[in-house]
Amino acid sequence: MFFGYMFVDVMSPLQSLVNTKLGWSPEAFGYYAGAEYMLNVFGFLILAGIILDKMGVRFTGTLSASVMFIGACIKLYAISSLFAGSAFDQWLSSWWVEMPGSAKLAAFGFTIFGCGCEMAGITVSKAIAKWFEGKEMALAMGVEMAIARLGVFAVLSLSPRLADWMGKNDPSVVPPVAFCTVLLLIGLICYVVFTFMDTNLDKQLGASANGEGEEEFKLSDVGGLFKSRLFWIIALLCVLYYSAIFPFQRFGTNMLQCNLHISETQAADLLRWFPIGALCLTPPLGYFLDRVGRGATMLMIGSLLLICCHLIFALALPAFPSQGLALATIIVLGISFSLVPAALWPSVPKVMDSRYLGSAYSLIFWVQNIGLFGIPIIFGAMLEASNQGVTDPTQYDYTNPMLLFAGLGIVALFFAIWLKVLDTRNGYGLDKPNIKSDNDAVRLDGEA
Ligand SMILES: C[C@H](NC(=O)[C@@H](N)CCCCN)C(=O)O
Repeated sequence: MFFGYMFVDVMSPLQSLVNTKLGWSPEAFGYYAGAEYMLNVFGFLILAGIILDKMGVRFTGTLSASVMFIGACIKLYAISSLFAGSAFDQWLSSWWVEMPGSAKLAAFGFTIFGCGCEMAGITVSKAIAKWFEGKEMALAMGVEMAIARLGVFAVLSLSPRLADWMGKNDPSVVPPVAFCTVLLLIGLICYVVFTFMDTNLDKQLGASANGEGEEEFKLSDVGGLFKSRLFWIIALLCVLYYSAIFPFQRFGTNMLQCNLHISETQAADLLRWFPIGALCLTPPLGYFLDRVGRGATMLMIGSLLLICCHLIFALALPAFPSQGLALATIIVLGISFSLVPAALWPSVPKVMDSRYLGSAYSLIFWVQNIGLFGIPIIFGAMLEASNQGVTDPTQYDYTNPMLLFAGLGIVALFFAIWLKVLDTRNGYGLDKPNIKSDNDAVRLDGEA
């Protein structure tokens, strides 16, 4: 997940370089950013849930790491000089001309990568929920997310510097993407080694080699989940919250650059404190949740902080372009980004029967992916519409698109409050600690 999250955001701090070097407009960048989730939205994630439940963690992990690597190679080729000017490039550039050939092919590669990355995400979530059931599950999920955030921090730090590899006068998008592609190959090799070690351990313990696929995915479970009000509240909270987080990560560098009139590297250096805040706080919050609880309350506070931060970015930062204000807001956003994920993902096994868990995670990811796919496109289009005639990518006005993020936060807060009210009324146990032998939480199959 560390290398995967690095690859996801490798181009995020390079938006203006991509604009000048590859000719991608903000709208094209938005389409590219949303492409990560496209096939997932059109059903791949549901298939991934089936594969996970049928084939188990070892197979699905190896498959997802391979798919991520293949997608990365396609994207690397798309932005390289091998592709630029080729007959394939000319053909791809000849239709839907707003989207250059390199952007189309990179978006295709990112789509393939996104299938692998989300498949890896549900594999990891299910494995942790199973391995740590009744134990330090929130802490384990918190540590996993912290490692992923460390990847984002690392890439925001490295990417602009790697882009200057050949000298500041001739920056290029290729070195950072090539570097992260190699890391994905290393990740794939590591996972293959893990599967051999895990199989050997099973043999030593005398466990059945196929013992991991015992929780069969049933299509009827999907129907059951879709009919559940609780599922929809969690899924909608998830999609609204994350749609104001991950797309922000992608556009944030340029937003800071435009508002603060600083270089791309300086802006990325500011933004990298966002995942660092989440990195430091998510594991302790998971520890707190395991022992004390308050998950539903954390979801509400996290959503409220999100709204405040995006309102500051939209309205206060353009009026008071201070790096101190930007940094403080980024750190508070990092706190929000710890509270919500730390509470959200461990809440799922609390309210959904373990028989549904693989499908529940894949369906929540699926609903979430619809937002992660659509919002960057809408954001890019709003940015373009708000900046008609602006040709310098460091001079964009980000007010309206940032208000979109704040609006998403307001609706997310509504769902967080609703969840808290239902939890208080029906006793799902969301505010209770995870470590508990006789959890009296009401699960979905007990929901009226
Ligand atoms: C655990 C959670 N992951 C997700 O929500 C993923 N579906 C989306 C990851 C986006 C990067 N590909 C998280 O990271 O908090």
